[in-house]
Order: sequence, then C-alpha cells, then structure tokens
Amino acid sequence: MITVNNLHHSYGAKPVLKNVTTQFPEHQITSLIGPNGAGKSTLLMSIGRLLNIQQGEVLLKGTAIHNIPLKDYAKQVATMRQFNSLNLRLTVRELVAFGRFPYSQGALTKADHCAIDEALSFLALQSLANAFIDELSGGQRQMAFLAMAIAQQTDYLLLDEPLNNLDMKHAVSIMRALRHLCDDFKRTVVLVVHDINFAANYSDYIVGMKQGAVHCEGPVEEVVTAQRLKALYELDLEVLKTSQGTVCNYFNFNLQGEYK
Ligand SMILES: Nc1ncnc2c1ncn2[C@@H]1O[C@H](COP(=O)(O)OP(=O)(O)OP(=O)(O)O)[C@@H](O)[C@H]1O
Repeated sequence: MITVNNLHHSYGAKPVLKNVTTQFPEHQITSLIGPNGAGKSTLLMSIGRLLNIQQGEVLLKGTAIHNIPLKDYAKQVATMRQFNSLNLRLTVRELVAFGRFPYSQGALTKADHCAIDEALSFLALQSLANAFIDELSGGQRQMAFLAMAIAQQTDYLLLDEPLNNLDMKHAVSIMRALRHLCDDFKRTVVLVVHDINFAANYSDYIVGMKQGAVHCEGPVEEVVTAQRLKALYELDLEVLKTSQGTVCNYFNFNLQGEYK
C-alpha cells in the first residue's frame, strides 16, 4: 500500500501541495483527477521520488520511502512522467530496455530480454521494436514509454497522463491493459488522467485534487456524481448511466461564473 501523510510541497514560495493525506488501494487502479494546476503531477512525482519530499511522508508498505534504497525502490515502483518534447535517437526496444536498469545495470540478461519482449507484446508494440523513438508519432511514443515502465515489472505503476496523445482506440487499449495488470497480475496503478470518462469507466478509486489539496476521494461510484464533479471542476455537467458504463456530459452547459 502507498500511503501519503500530510504532504506539503512548494515551488519557491508557492505552495502547491497542502497537507495531502491519502492512500491508494492495493491491486486497483486509482485515478488522480482535478483541474489544471491542482498538484496532481507534483503528488505523483513526489511518490515516484522524482521530487524530494519537503514535508510530510510517503510510505510504501509502511516504510517511509526515503528510507528505502533507490535501487530497491525502483524494483517496486515504476514512474512514467510526462516527456512530451524528448527526442531520443534510440529504438523502442532500447528504450524499453531502460526499464530493466534496476535489475541489470545495463548488462542485459536473458531474463531481461524476456521482460522486454513481454512488455512489447503486452502493448502490441512488436512491430515498432526497431523503430526510432524520434520517428514515432506522439501516441506511439507514449506507448513505448509505457512499455518501458511495464518492463520494470514493479508491483506499483505511477503514470502521469498515460492517455496523452492517444486516439480513442489506443486509449481504451491502454486502460484495458492496465486493468489486466491489476486484475490478473495484482499490480497497483495510480495515474493522472484528464478524461473523466476514462477515469469513471476504468478505475476503481478516484482522488480528486483541487488547489493543492484532496478535494474528494473514494470508490468511483461515490466520486463520479454530478454534485462532486461540479464542485471539483466548477463546471455544470450531467452523469449518465448507460448499459456500457458511465458517461459524464459536460458539453453545452454554462461555465460557472463565466460567459455562456
Ligand atoms: N517546476 C516548477 N516550478 C514552479 N512551479 C511549478 C513547477 N511545476 C509545477 N509548478 C506549479 O505547481 C502547480 C501544480 O502543478 P502540477 O503540474 O503538479 O499540477 P497538475 O494538477 O498536474 O496540473 P495539470 O493538470 O495542468 O498537468 C501549478 O501551479 C504549476 O504551475
């Protein structure tokens, strides 16, 4: 279990996480949602140890993460950050191989090659294995970075906007793949996602953040209500239950406090 207790984070004098306390259920998908600038990425990067913890604590299975050697942490927690402008002269396979670094330190073993093959085939990326990252579309690149995180074979996956740049079909494939990782491989996934409909239909638990604080959290059914989402986003919307799932419709409503 990942537990966050009273986490504060400031950039310079600007506080962006204010007393954040939450935890993410094991073997489930948790979506971090909320308006732009709410602190979702800062929270995720703090948990992933890509940002130092300034105040408060993050526990992994009861141990404060700063007490876990980074090398061991990387075998338990993989983080995919937003990388939009990276131009790497690496093939997809070489990139995915970086996911094995905590195990191989660069000298890939047979087991590492198997893990790389598994990650590529899990996301149906075999045909792109020898393509160069800087020659891929944004969506293909996103999939390659996700494969790198999956190849790390950790119990916990932290993903910052993994659906960025993906068309509907690829976004659905990714969310199904993440469900498969949780349901069949007992992984725990925490992702930042802007599309409330993906959060509503593929996650188990939702943490809604606003202005650096946890605004609401709970199982999907509790958080995905018109009342909760209106308060979170300051936007009128309706939540429709259909035979295929939940649809949040926020089109053609008035923006609260703004022009029609
Ligand atoms: N490196 C940085 N230096 C200064 N301020 C930063 C930095 N990174 C983020 N911020 C600020 O911290 C606040 C929270 O940013 P963060 O990226 O965590 O929010 P977010 O909820 O993930 O936003 P978004 O949905 O827009 O990606 C924002 O006001 C942002 O401007």
